[in-house]
Amino acid sequence: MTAAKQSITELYELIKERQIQPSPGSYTDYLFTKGLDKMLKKVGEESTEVIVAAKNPDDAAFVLEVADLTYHILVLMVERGITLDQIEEELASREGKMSRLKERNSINKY
Ligand SMILES: N=c1c2ncn([C@@H]3O[C@H](COP(=O)(O)OP(=O)(O)OP(=O)(O)O)[C@@H](O)[C@H]3O)c2ncn1[C@@H]1O[C@H](COP(=O)(O)O)[C@@H](O)[C@H]1O
Repeated sequence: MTAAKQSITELYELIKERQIQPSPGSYTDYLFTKGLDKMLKKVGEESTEVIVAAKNPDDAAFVLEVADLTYHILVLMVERGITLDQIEEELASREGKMSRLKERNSINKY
């Protein structure tokens, strides 16, 4: 049996929905109500938890913390009005740049 998956795009869209249409009892709704400072605090806490979990051989605990951080980053992105497309475009713009930089560095080394 294959494990159920939720794509990052699906989660982002659901978070956007929560921002437009608050849902009682929703943690996402709670974060939007609390606002930017609360979200930043959560991103800080979750980042620390990722760092701690990365030092531990328990893969499941590490995956859990990365998922928590991913969720909180997505909430922050929605709050700031940043789309997944913008991140993908930024990453794509690095592809050529990074390989040119690596090429230049390896030429300079010799
Ligand atoms: N992926 C997540 C997700 N990851 C983490 N969390 C919540 O993040 C919180 C982090 O836990 P902590 O112990 O650090 O925080 P806490 O003590 O509960 O809360 P604070 O007082 O610190 O704010 C937990 O309450 C988790 O439930 C999430 N809450 C919701 N989602 C997804 O978001 C979508 C919308 O969910 P609702 O907001 O519940 O509608 C759904 O797909 C959910 O699965």
